[in-house]
Amino acid sequence: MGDDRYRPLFETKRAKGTALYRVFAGSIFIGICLIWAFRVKHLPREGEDGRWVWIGLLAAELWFGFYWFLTQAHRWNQVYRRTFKDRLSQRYENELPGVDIFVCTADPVIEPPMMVINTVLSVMAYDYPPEKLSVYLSDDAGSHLTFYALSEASQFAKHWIPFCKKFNVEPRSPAAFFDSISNSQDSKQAKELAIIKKLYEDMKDRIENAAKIGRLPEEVHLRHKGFSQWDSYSSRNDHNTILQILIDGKDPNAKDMEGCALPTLVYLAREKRPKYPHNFKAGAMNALIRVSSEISNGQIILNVDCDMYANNSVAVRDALCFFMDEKKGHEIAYVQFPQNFGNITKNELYSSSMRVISQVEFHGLDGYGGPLYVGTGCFHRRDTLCGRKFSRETKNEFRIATDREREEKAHALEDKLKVLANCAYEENTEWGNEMGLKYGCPVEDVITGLSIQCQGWKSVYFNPERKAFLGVAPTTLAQTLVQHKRWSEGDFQILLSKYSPAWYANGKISLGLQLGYCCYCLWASNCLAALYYSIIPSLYLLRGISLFPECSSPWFLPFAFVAISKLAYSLAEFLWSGGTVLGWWNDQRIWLYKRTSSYLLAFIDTIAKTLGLNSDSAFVITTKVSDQEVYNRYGKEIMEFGASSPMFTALATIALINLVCLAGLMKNVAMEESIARIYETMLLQVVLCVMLVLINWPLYQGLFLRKDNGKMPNSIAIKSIVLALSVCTCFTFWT
Ligand SMILES: O=c1ccn([C@@H]2O[C@H](COP(=O)(O)OP(=O)(O)O[C@H]3O[C@H](CO)[C@@H](O)[C@H](O)[C@H]3O)[C@@H](O)[C@H]2O)c(=O)[nH]1
Ligand SMILES: [Mn+2]
Repeated sequence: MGDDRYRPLFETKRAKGTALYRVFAGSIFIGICLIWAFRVKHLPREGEDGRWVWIGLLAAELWFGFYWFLTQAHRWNQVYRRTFKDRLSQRYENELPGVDIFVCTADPVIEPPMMVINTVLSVMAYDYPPEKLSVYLSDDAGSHLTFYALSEASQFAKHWIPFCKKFNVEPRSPAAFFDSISNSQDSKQAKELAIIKKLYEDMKDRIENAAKIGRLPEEVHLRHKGFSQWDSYSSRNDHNTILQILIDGKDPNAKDMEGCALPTLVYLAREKRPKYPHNFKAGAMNALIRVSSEISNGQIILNVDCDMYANNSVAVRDALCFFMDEKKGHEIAYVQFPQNFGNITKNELYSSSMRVISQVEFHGLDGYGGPLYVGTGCFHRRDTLCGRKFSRETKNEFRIATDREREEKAHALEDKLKVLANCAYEENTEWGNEMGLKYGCPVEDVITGLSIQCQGWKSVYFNPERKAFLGVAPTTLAQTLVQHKRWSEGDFQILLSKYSPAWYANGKISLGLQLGYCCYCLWASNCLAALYYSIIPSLYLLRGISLFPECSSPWFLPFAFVAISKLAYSLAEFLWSGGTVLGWWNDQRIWLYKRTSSYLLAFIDTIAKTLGLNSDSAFVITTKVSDQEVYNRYGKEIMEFGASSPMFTALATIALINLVCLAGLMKNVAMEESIARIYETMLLQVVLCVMLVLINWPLYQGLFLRKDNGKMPNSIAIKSIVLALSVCTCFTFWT
């Protein structure tokens, strides 16, 4: 084989049509400059009416233009990747490295144990030598129910894994698989399918029953000594480390029903004490890194959230094609797969598929050195995650994961390793700082990925045809907004932190990637311009004052051109990414809602925190279940407002201001003004206001027309009506 020509394990291709896109972007840029020129040229002189509002518009337009420029980093230079798994098998099948898979869960109520074990089973069944695969579940709730479910899963795995391999099952999450085949049954496997399905249903009944009565069956304590570790447990925030190796892959007796080896399976609930900060998911991951280093020490680590089941059984091999490539593999620190979701409705009411991010933007980042680490569906080199710097000299060596490296029996090991997951272990160490995932940021993933890239490493974005992971997206508006608040707040904190992509990263990563990071880190600061633009021009309609060029003026053209071509392009991009027209319209609405609520609060909180007025931000975990009624509305794509949130007050107030302004304008038209004059002088302003009213249609329904429990709570309705009316009245009469 030595004289073979080098055949890479992966290939990278530039996107087609880049040149065309660049011309198009150039024309928009000219349009933006003309808009700026219009504002500057027509700025009212000092003492003249409307000077301040004009300056505000100029500032907003400068911001929009600047931000648009940043978004070009995601589109300028896109690349696509392809792997050659057959070559990987030919060359390395017997030398594959160990892979440790970390699954994180934190609450048995909003992350039900059945969902968690489906994720665990899906990764245990990867198409990969089981003796080289180890799966670790971190349970931040320290729930004996989750442990019980996992112990059940360890038994079920003995049937499930051989079944998957025999019939080449996809996906390998039992729940998702059984759902997918309900209509099309293959007779050949029908009998075995019935058996395995029965086993699964029985297991599910046992687990759900235990969850319902809040108690485990008596006999489990006899079956597994692990349960005794809960004897000293007082609460989820106050307990010893609980560590249990449920399947020890090195034990010759750990075999599935066909007599094949099983992957190692470990349960870990790190110690929790009220006086120690636990650092949320980052803390959990670091405990896993340490504990796993003594059990399996896989060179590659895959991290998934507990709702993100593996949907593509060859994803591990895909990732290895990047790491093991002889020429380029040595510089790759992590391979990020897109975050996809299994519960997206056709027109994605909450825009939660994030399809433009995964189909467009991350390919753009990949062209400049690699995507962000987004916390799930990501393969890392263990040593990079622990802080190793990149060096050209280090050889890209993969230890063959041989068994029998470790002499000790699992049970002796457990007691010894618990200390690694104790609170005090990290005191006076670099964990959370130079080592492992970083602490103190609500998006531990992004900041960790950035610091890895700043150490000279590249990352890779791989987006295969068959989605590699499918998770659970938020199913209510409130959850969506809260999640985006956490993200935008975390990203904004990164910008202001010592790891800022704007300065720290300077010279360490490419300029394109710096801009790409800034684009996300500035999400929160978008709120100001968006608020201004969605309120002020409409209010000026009430006074009959025009803030945009007249129809007949040549300055009208750049405004119309930029607005129309940006909207048309975003529609095209959305459709091209697999969305629908209505989905795009919904996406525009969420664009506005995020900016005027999540980002606004994130912006305020971050500034307050920087000034020392606010303490650290918590990690609000996204709920993965909802009650039937809410779920039905989600299925029908009816927006859910049935929660009391200050964010809703902000949204409703803005929506109502625009409604009042439009009504006021119509009144004026009816009473005195000629339509022709309004058309001539205020067309752009009217169009903006009408668009805002149209996009807010579901909100008005929630305020005034709906009767179900998902409508806007009365208290919020009253508050926002009073607010909106006072704003409009004050504005009309105050001079
Ligand atoms: O104290 C905690 C809090 C959360 N988690 C786990 O972290 C994961 C992500 O939490 P989720 O509530 O689902 O947040 P998302 O917004 O969906 O998560 C995205 O954003 C997070 C950063 O904000 C990343 O950590 C995630 O990987 C990424 O998927 C889940 O598995 C949780 O169980 C913990 O283990 N411990
Ligand atoms: Mn999630």
